[in-house]
Amino acid sequence: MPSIGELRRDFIASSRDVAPLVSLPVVSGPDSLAGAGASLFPDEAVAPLRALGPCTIAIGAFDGFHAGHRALIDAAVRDAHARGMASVAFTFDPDPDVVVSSRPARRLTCASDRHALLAASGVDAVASIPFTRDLASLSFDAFLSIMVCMVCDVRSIHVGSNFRFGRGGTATVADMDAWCSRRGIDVYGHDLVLDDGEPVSSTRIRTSLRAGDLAPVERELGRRYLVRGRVQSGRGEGTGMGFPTANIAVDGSLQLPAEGVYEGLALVRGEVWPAAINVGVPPTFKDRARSASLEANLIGFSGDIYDDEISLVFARRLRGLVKFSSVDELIRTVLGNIETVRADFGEKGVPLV
Ligand SMILES: Cc1cc2nc3c(=O)[nH]c(=O)nc-3n(C[C@H](O)[C@H](O)[C@H](O)COP(=O)(O)O)c2cc1C
Ligand SMILES: Nc1ncnc2c1ncn2[C@@H]1O[C@H](COP(=O)(O)OP(=O)(O)OP(=O)(O)O)[C@@H](O)[C@H]1O
Repeated sequence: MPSIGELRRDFIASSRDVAPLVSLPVVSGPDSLAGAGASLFPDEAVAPLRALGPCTIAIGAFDGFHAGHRALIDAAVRDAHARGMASVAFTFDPDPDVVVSSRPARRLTCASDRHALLAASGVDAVASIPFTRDLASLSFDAFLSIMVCMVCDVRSIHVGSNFRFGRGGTATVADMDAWCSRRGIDVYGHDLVLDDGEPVSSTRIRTSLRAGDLAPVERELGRRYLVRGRVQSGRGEGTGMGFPTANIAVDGSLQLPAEGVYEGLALVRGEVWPAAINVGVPPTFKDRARSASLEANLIGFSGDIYDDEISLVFARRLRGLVKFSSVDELIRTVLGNIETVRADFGEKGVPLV
């Protein structure tokens, strides 16, 4: 098991020393989207991107910013350097899946983490394109003309070979290439990065998380999985049992790992603490409605953190959730789990940086 010092690198931190995020405003109405020409977005909104001059772009939802996404961005940055141009990551907000799907998947990263990861990836700017039903309903050529003509001066485009776009998600990289080559824009549809013989994808990482299988998640993300939330009050019984827990409310759109008990770290108030984490409503207690479905015992920590923001990094799954036949048995088992975490990570907090 790596040390607490090594693991703290897995907390995604925003830094000032990275590429700027340029969020474009929503433009509604398919007609105005399809027909507005180069003036679709107000000048002041696109000015920071236009100021970059000719550029190379990579396009995607980038949920999780996994190894495939990273390889794609690296290729775009290398291409930009070779051309003496700037590179820009084009991403969408909200994630297109949230707009087009009747049952959107849970997200691996909140928007601000996704932006922070892209901004630190080596590109010169991150463009956030508002994704609406109107944008989704555009023909592929109308969609492409927005991407390449109305945001910045695009000279080459990098996507994965599986990239689909335009109304119904039916246009392919070959369609993109045909449209772009007539305009002197190069298109690169990259082979997908594989793990264990299968393409790395946000969908696959979600499936591993739901199975509590952290090893492929860590390999495919290139970091350990992180969830952010806010500390809220619970039933207040943990303290009496010898292990106070921070009950954590998370945005319902985020993917949690499978129910179970995990070893990990918690970041709160700028310090990183060893943590024994429980995912799932405790089956031992009847008043489940009042129980949190995510809670963590921060080892060595004391203090009031109600309402504070907290982030958890998941390092290892220790066991599944158990419906204990006695509270004593529950206490013995949970204290044993806490001891395991203490043995691996100690009982002291360390500053994040
Ligand atoms: C590391 C850890 C493991 C846990 N494992 C279980 C478990 O297997 N079964 C269960 O019913 N509750 C489990 N719990 C939840 C406890 O029952 C819960 O923390 C306690 O009831 C206090 O809840 P409260 O914070 O809502 O007062 C676990 C909690 C922690 C911190
Ligand atoms: N394994 C991969 N290797 C290289 N590029 C990839 C890989 N997976 C996705 N891409 C590309 O990265 C960009 C962003 O991908 P996107 O987030 O849309 O899809 P994804 O990771 O496959 O997620 P999902 O599973 O939700 O489809 C797209 O251009 C996509 O084709």
